[in-house]
Amino acid sequence: MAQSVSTHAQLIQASWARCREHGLQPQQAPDFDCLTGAELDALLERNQVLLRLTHDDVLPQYAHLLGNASHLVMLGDANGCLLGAWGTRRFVDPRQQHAFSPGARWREQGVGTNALGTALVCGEAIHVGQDEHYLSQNRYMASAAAPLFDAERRLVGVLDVASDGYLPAAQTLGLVRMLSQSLENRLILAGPGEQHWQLLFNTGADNLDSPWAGLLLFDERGEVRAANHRAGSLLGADPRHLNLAQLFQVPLRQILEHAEGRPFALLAHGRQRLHCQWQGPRRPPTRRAPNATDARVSKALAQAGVLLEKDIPLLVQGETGVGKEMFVNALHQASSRARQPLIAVNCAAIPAELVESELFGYEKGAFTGAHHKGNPGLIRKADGGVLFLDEIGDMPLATQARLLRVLQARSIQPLGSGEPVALDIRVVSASNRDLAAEVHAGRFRQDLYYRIAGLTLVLPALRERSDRRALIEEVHGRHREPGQPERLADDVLVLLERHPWPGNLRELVSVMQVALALAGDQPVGVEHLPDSFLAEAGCPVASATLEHTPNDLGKLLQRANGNLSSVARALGISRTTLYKRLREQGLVISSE
Ligand SMILES: Nc1ncnc2c1ncn2[C@@H]1O[C@H](COP(=O)(O)OP(=O)(O)OP(=O)(O)O)[C@@H](O)[C@H]1O
Repeated sequence: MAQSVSTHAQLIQASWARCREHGLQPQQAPDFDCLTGAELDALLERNQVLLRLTHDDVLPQYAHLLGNASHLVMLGDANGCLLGAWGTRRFVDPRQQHAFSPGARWREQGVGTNALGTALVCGEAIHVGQDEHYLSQNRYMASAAAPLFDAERRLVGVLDVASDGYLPAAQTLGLVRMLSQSLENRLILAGPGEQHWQLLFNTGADNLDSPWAGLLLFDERGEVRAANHRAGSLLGADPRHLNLAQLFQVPLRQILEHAEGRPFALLAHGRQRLHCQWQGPRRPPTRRAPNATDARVSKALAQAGVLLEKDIPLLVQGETGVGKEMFVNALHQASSRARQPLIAVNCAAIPAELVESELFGYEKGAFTGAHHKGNPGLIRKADGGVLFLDEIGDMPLATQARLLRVLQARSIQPLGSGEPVALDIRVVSASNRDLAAEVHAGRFRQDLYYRIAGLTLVLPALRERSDRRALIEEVHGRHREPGQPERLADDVLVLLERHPWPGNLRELVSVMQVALALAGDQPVGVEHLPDSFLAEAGCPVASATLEHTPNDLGKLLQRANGNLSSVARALGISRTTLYKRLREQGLVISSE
């Protein structure tokens, strides 16, 4: 797939000519014209989707190809501004370390001929070898880059693979083309792809899962709403706005009669045989804000989002299991720091003797037993991102004093070090205790309380939420297996809706998991709800689960990896009772 020699040479020559027009001299240092912090924050926010798809979906898929080599994968926006870089910087010239950090601009005007900037100008993939760089200071590296287009065929960015030049040009170019095609497919699917049917097609049935397969998204009438480049090349023309019936000369119904996800053959324009496979619309992603259809929750999320950006500390309060942690995750995901770390510290779970070193870190050799490399500590790991202090009401008083100093000074001094380290963190805390009352009782420092509670948000209990029904349906949808019925029976919904849910969403999740496991491929019925739930609900169907068949109990046990205690807990019965039932039903348990 390497470019033909003449075309490649022409592209490089044209780029050098542009460099001369820009007034660049080969001996001058490149100017990466880095963005300011605020400009970079805004840029990363605008390009969140591109970054997420690259990092979460595309790179892991090719980890086996990218793994051992000494190179960097770089993602730039449509103006050549670096959004992210992944891999090793070992080959990078020490004078250019800053050029591989987000915010550096790789435009030809400042950097001369370079794969990232030049691919954007040419609008096509290109490899730039070491000596093909216009500025001599860049001649230690070799890179290939490919521009990225979205579903509307608009230029949205550029992907680049840079190394010290030991990789053959054709290989780097092939790799970057594959990564960019894969990213373009993801961009198409992340846009209208959620609601539309997909048709994948290729010349062979065994390469339908390759990024080089043609991809079409079509609506319920068969009209093509989006397509990747490859679809156009395979079909010989841009298929967008055409109808599948026109393209393949068969009615849509006939295409959909083939089993979903299974290859079948079609003739494009009645001539060319293609192997195809269709897929129905995908379910909306579960990574979304905790159901904000309850007015109080959506207001809390909106307010928290605004204040987090303004560096005002937030305290999230609410009964156990109301979803405080999920709320903070959603807040972080929606913030301008989504690409930076969210470091969650469970203040109740760190042993008292370790809390200081775990939180504040230490320099090497700070104390006997200290790890020889030292430890930056959780607070420093949150630098640039969000520090989430969960269960802060359980933090020992001595640690509270030290945390207060860190939050006041916005810097941290690791154990055994004289040097304070500046911090750029947003702080969100959570507790299911009433912290104001804890202050009153002398168990929580008042000064720290004021420092962490710029705004206190109280999440409502599940029984108080107006969107209870939707939440129940969502939890059912999230935990059911693909083959299990999609709808919950009305009598089950009524029971679940009127339950007081003292354990809130956590209790709902656990009840649903048990019910789904017991129901198998049947719709969830009242008889599948755990005894403890039915007893609390004052349900006349007393102890329905007493009649669990060996099959039911067997399935539950299997799901719990044979752990009797967890099955007993889920069913709301003692371990001894469960053991008795298992023996009665002939289920022999050798060990847990
Ligand atoms: N909107 C939601 N939809 C579905 N499940 C949810 C939602 N919010 C929370 N959950 C589930 O409820 C459970 C409890 O959530 P979470 O841990 O966020 O609660 P919490 O308030 O932080 O609890 P605690 O006070 O005990 O720390 C988790 O299993 C989580 O996956």
